[in-house]
Amino acid sequence: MLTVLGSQSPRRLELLQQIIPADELTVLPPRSADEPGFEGLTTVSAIEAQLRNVVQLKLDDVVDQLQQQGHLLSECCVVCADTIVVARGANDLPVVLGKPPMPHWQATVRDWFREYYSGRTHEVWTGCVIAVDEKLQHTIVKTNVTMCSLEDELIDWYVSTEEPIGKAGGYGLQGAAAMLIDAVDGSLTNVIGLPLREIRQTLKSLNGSPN
Ligand SMILES: Cc1cn([C@H]2C[C@H](O)[C@@H](COP(=O)(O)OP(=O)(O)OP(=O)(O)O)O2)c(=O)[nH]c1=O
Repeated sequence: MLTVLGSQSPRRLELLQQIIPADELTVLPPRSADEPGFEGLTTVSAIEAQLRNVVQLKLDDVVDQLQQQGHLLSECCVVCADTIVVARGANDLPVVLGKPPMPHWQATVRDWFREYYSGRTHEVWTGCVIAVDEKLQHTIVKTNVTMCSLEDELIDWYVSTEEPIGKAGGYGLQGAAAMLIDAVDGSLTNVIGLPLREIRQTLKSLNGSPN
């Protein structure tokens, strides 16, 4: 069965290649970059529902493209995902941090590091959907990430690497940000964009492979 990764993220492709052979894997990103936002959502359940919604919209877009290209959905397994950082703000309410806003991303990322990351623990959530034929399974995997205390000078240096651009929460655990992290509790691949162990389990349970 052909697995279709519905994502433009190079990190997700690298991760999925760990469990799916190259000749059984193809990439078809969603056409629309417009996603519903998380502004004003202050409860865990509302954020979970919106994340599921975002992932479902990506899936609908990719399935529509496959149908337009004349593919039989019964011969494809489609994987879509979305990653967000959920930090704790004032009154301990959850705050969603997505990709830093362009073009003036530097000030936002500096604020996030000072306010939400330095010496604190936040969560990284990846919502995933896997569709095999008529069957569909949504999951949200959560990982706790604790950063060490960060001086302004270290934050400025990290911003100067430009690594935050295009990454949820404005950092890349797989890159230079690794040196800012004290502890990761949960799935590492989930933070980078795809929880591989859970993806493999779901593929197996839906008979979409692998193995
Ligand atoms: C927290 C964190 C995020 N990220 C990345 C993973 C995702 O590519 C990105 C989150 O953005 P997403 O909006 O989830 O995904 P995307 O726009 O890159 O791709 P698509 O919508 O087409 O699937 O942040 C890291 O690479 N490392 C990290 O440590």
